[in-house]
Amino acid sequence: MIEIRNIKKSFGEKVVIHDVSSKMESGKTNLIIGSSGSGKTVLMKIMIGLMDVDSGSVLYEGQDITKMDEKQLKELRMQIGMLFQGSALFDSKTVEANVMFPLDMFTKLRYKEKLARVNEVLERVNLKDANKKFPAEISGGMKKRVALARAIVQNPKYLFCDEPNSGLDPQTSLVIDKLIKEITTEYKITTVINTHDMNTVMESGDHILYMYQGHKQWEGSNKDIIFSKDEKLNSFIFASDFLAKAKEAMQEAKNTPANK
Ligand SMILES: Nc1ncnc2c1ncn2[C@@H]1O[C@H](COP(=O)(O)OP(=O)(O)OP(=O)(O)O)[C@@H](O)[C@H]1O
Repeated sequence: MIEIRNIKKSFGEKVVIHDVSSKMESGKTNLIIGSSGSGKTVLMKIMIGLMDVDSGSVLYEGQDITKMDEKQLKELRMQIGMLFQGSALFDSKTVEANVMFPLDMFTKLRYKEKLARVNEVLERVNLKDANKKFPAEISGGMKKRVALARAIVQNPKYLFCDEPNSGLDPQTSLVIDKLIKEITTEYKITTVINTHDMNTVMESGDHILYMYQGHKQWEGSNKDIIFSKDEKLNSFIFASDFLAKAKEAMQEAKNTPANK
């Protein structure tokens, strides 16, 4: 579990995170949502230890990352997988070499052991026959799956995903969402996803933290969203008239005597 407690962060005079606290449990997909500039990326960078806080703490199983020295941070980072926007694969390396990269960098495993682990994770993301392909030869959805395989190749306890669906069509996005959710449950990973994607919110939001202008505005699950009365959340999620009406219809259906 990762717990953030009373996080505050400013840039100069501007406060961008106001006293935010939350708990992100293992085996759950924890989403950070909010409009552009609401503080999602800053919060995620603080959680990974890439940005300092002004005050507050970030506890990984009770251990405060804001108080860790370089050695402790390095050890913790070995347990963190990251999936970046745009996949961030090395164009000059094959799929296999991309996925093996963290093992080359951070372990002393023999080549045979590394290859076995690479094949295991490639199979897990349904990419069995892509080892020798280069990123330019595969689709955007496949690149995301390679990046996901690379993010989990070291068996991380924590997985951070920054806009995992950016640039993907809705159907491919759902495949990626489903895969991340399955892997999270299967390996009991604490997964934190920064997203704008409403499909992800509805499909994968075990726990959702909605940020509004640097404040924690709302917190709950995807199921709670349908019945939330928070106006800011509603106008963010159900931004179009169509979705707002769909929400009203769902609430009415729930309230009819037959469904109560
Ligand atoms: N290094 C920085 N220096 C100064 N201001 C910053 C810095 N990084 C972020 N900010 C400010 O902090 C606020 C929150 O930014 P953040 O990037 O967290 O937003 P976001 O919710 O991730 O937005 P988006 O969805 O567009 O990525 C913004 O007002 C941004 O301008």
